[in-house]
Amino acid sequence: MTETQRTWSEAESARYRAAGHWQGVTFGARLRTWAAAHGGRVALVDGDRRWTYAELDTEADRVAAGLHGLGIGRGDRVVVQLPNRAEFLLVWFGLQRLGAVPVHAMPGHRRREIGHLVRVAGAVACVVPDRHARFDHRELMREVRAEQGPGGSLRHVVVVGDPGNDEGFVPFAALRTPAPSASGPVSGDAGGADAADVALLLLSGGTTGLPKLIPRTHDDYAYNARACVEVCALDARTVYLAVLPLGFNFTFACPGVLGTLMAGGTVVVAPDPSPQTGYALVEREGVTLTSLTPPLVPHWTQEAAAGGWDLGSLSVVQVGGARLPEDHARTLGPALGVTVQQVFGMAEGLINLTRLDDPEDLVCATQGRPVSPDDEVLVVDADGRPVPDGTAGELLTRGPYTLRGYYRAEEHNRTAFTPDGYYRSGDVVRRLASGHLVVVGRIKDQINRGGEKVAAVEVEEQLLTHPAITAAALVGVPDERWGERSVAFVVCAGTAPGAREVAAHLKERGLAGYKAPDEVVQVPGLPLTAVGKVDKAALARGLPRP
Ligand SMILES: O=C(O)c1cccc(O)c1O
Repeated sequence: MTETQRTWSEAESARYRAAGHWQGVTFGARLRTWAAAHGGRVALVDGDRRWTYAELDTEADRVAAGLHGLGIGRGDRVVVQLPNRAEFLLVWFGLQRLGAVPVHAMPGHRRREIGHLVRVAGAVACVVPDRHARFDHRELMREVRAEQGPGGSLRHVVVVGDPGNDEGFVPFAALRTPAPSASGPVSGDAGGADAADVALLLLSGGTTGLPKLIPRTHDDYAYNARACVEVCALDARTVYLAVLPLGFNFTFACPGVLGTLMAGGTVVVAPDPSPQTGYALVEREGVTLTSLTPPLVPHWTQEAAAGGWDLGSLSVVQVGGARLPEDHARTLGPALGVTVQQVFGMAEGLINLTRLDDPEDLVCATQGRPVSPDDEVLVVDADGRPVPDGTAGELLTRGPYTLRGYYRAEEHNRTAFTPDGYYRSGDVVRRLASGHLVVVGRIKDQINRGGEKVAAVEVEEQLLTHPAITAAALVGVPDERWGERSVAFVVCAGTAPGAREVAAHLKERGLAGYKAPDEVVQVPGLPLTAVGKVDKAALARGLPRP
């Protein structure tokens, strides 16, 4: 199969270099520079284990030497499915040192997703934990390996922890050769990779089907992180707590892990997303910044309000991944004594942040504005024509860190981009005169009820104003009469209100009658996807079939 990766034109590349956005430095070389600049500072904390920048650099060399011994080198794709432990970063930088390309799988992915990633990426190896969250990843890898067969690309499975008695699995501990020679087998700091090469493959957060692979170059991804570092004013005093999965772009580079390391700060990994675990780490490590998804916000707010924690070091909490209800935004800051920052981004590129000095109304009611002056944003109607500010339309974007084509997806690429290179995000937004965006919904997260379009988020926000409802998700399900009917899945402390009562409540709130859910189903909790978004597909699947 010969296929060329769609990318930026020569002229655009020259422009982004001239602007200083693209600096021509690989991640392997960056780690070397960081170690030289602040070698003795703590880069990474996982439980009782800590690595200085110098130690992280040495560790990357060791892991690289071990991976090189397996035959892994420049350009090879390696699926990394690791939980929030230091090994994620040791493996990541080991791969960067070889010019190899990590594929960011999520801890919750199973046979269907991992098999798909290995096939599409043509991955030569997978790196997995032994067990995580009561699941045996070695078992998963046996299934994936069997399914790929001898003709597949997969040659190695590296297991962090106990590889079990499968002779084919390589224990991570054995990869770490004790003392790689300085002149080692690996050429340069990045295995000969160029900064314009693909450095990693992220996954699309698409709401349907299997994830697409998003190629991110060293140049563009470093700029993604650096632009966020500037907006968030990170420096060497920054202590970032990684609560959400490390493989998630938000956690990794917005500014997250990479931004913190660029600034000379410290990354602390949280083994689980509970506020108890998080607050204990805030106290112990003096965490200054963290990021959450909206479903975590009420828990973190309640736990802080309950008192007993010293959160004095914490200064900014970012919330992104899905739309944050406005009243949750308003209560979070005071409860924790922090500045709230809304984050609306995409693994495909464009990142929007509210600014730390934005007035409260912008912070609470918008999802921020682009981080780069060279991010180009269009808001268009169904015919692709720009709409005036304040009017909802689809967000199209291109710029110095937004992809021009998914990896090995030529068919999809023909429709996912405009002829002049804008990525069609599928997100429906309103842009304010200030440039801030308000997310109204997803084109696909719309329920088309007999021609009347219902934006799920809009109804969900209103459902939350009902005193009995603490969480809600509106899902479209196939219906003979309407094409689609809407089902509200609600979480309530007591008994859920019926559909009639909900309709009356929404009417009272001023919503059009057709937006009232056709059905209300009480659930104990909303299921989440690997990155912490409400899993609407799972909810819809859970309904009894007609
Ligand atoms: O979904 C998001 O809002 C988001 C935010 C930051 C980074 C991402 O990749 C995202 O998908």
